[in-house]
Amino acid sequence: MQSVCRVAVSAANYAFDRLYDYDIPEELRGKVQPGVRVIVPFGKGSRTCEAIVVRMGCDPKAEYARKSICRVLDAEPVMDAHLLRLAAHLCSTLFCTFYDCARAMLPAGLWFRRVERYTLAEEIPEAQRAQLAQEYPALSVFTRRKRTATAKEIAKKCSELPAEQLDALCTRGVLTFSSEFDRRVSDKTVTMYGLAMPDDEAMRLAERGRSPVRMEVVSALMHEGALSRHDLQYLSGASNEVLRAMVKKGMLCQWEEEAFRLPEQEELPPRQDFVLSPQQQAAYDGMEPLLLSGHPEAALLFGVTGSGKTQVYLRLIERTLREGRSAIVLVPEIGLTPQLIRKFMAQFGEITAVLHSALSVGERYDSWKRIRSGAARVIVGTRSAVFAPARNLGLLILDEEQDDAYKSENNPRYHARDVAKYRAMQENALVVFGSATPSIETFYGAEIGKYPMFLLRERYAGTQLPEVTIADMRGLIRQGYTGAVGPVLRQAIDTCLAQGHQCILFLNRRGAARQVVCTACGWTPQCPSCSVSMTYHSVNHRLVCHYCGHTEPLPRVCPSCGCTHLKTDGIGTQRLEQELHELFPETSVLRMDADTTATKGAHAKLLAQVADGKADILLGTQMVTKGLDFDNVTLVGIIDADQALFAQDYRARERTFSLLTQVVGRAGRRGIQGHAVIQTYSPENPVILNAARQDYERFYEEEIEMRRALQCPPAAQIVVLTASAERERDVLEALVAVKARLESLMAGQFADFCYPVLGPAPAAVVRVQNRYRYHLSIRCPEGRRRRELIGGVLREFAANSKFRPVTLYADINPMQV
Ligand SMILES: Nc1ncnc2c1ncn2[C@@H]1O[C@H](COP(=O)(O)OP(=O)(O)OP(=O)(O)O)[C@@H](O)[C@H]1O
Ligand SMILES: [Zn+2]
Repeated sequence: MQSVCRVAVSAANYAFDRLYDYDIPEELRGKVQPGVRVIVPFGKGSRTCEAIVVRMGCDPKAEYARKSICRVLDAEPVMDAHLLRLAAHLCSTLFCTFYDCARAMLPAGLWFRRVERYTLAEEIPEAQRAQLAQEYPALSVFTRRKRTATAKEIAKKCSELPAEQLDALCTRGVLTFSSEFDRRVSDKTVTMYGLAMPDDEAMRLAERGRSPVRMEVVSALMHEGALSRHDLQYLSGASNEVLRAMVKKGMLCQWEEEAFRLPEQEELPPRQDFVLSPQQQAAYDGMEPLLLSGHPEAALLFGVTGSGKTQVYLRLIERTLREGRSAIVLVPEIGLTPQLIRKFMAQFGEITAVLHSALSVGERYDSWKRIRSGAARVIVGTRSAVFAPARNLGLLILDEEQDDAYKSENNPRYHARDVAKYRAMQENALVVFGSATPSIETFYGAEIGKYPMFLLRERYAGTQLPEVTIADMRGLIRQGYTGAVGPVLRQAIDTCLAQGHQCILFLNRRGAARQVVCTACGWTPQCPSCSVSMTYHSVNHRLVCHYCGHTEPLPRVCPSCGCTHLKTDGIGTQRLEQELHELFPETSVLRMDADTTATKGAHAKLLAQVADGKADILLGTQMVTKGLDFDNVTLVGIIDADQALFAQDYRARERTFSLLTQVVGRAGRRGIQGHAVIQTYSPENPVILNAARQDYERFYEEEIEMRRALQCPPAAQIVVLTASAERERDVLEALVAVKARLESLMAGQFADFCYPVLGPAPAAVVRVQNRYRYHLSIRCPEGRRRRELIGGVLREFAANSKFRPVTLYADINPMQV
């Protein structure tokens, strides 16, 4: 039996991340195998930390004295050989640690957390503690009643962990130290608040204290009865301290509530037998041999909106199951596609597992275990479900494969599309990219013959694509139109409603109004910690920063000039809702945005109301653009198509085209001819024109030219190195040093891999949460040399104490440059 193994250690930072060899003590020999997690001593002080066994055996060249594994955490592996290899591949291509990948791949419920506790010795009386606290300020954390504190609490109170003091106190016997591993149980409950006294009494108390924030808290709770901490803070702007003080004063009571109930056992629609249309059948027939080939395969299913891509997926999955293999279906956002999920659940029943972030940690952990055991073989989920431990994986499907949600913006910064391709390659599976508007990268791949493309050119059952009208909004203000709904759209809504049909209106913003401007001096409110202006929300009359969540009340007068005419500029969903009520007083309007769907299940409820015909107009943000499939919706209105078009990055056109095509595609999906109105201030813009024609191929031709000219993906790959720190100067100095280092390496050792380094340039929003962000960018191809060069420079950086205040990371082809 093997007596040594190689592990990846959780405590290793990027500079020291590699496999380390450990001895396996006699009594643990049967239990240690690749993929199980263990506890090992690590680093100078040999503090214990978690690690994962990557392989058995050792590196014969290793020159350090091996330490021994302390404990084994798992009875069976949490990662199989495929997933271990995937993690190793990701950490080398994405420039992160092995553990960063492992954390992304495994469910949160699996993580153990080490809790270090210090306890005041029994025999130390209070007087002595107080006296010692003068010499050892760390002791002030303890009191007569509080005799135990975690290292985290102490670090928080003392602004950093006073390790020397604590060690000395332990040596003197004043404190005792203990360390144990707890199974993490976060996320399961939310803190709820209610008034602990009669309404009027609470209000009187708050008024007496002359505290506007407390009055806001009381009035919010008077309206709502009880609120979660998140909602209460959103409505009142109260900080944690305020709430705590109010609880202490007896004004509020606080309790914990289950954050999410078990997934609702709603009744599923009965399983439907369906026959594929000839074009669906042709697409299926093309892909079936790929599925059965036993080799890695990839295919693009390019089908117009409403062409019935879902039915093709269902058939492919059935076939996969018959082969005894499993399938993973990825969707951009579960919340947005409840209809799609129901179809899968109805078709495959209890062998379906759903994985997404709105499930509680426990629920996700349970799903994960069902998948690992092989009980669940159809996995539907969002981005991270691409890591599901599916048994004998045969098929991976990415629906709406162009969606930005498939790219992770946090470490590890992976793209689900690349991970899916890698898994397909390792496990001899088929990966299908489905979309009505494929990403330029994927379509390019099909064009150059990397993978076959299957077309669904027509909607199911011969339904026509909607007719699209472009409504030119220029000059309307001069004619006296001030609202968001122009005359063309208004006329179309009138007609649609008169015929008893429903319509969907799309507005790419949330909040009642976008921006506040002082009409006298031009002042706009800025977030105190980010370099962006704040947005006004009319439900709570507050300004909100959409980057960090900071909120404050809308001032009555302009803080800069004192004038009282603050204009709330622009249109948001709430303002539009009001306008619709005024224009169409008899009509029922439903609004769907981040605010009306904040509570669990709200989204599905709103959609059910539309399906039941209880709403005539559904108005909303992004959320109404995807996946919706309603019989009676014949009109789609796009309030402001230009919104995303002029963003400063190379994907803005693609995003706009895809968004417009998707929204337009919600109209007229059942026999009745649909209609769409696109309101725009740039009616001649080619992106808008192509979207109106729903001509993806023409859009693609123009866009790929542009990408070639700009040297952007897929014509070139972009590596972006982003640095951030509290002081702007630190960031710039660090990047200048990194740039110089890259350039000198490319002049010497990497002369074969020499590309221009651009920057430092400010990020789109320079300051977020008080940190400045700048980046360097390099257009260079993927490969071993790139991994060596970038990885090496990042490693040097992480090891250099001079740059400690600066964080630096690499992102490959980020969604926004
Ligand atoms: N073979 C079939 N038999 C019966 N109904 C079908 C069939 N194919 C498609 N449909 C119906 O046609 C409608 C559109 O199909 P689906 O939602 O799968 O389209 P889609 O290609 O995913 O569209 P989008 O990209 O717009 O979401 C659905 O209501 C679906 O039930
Ligand atoms: Zn902010």
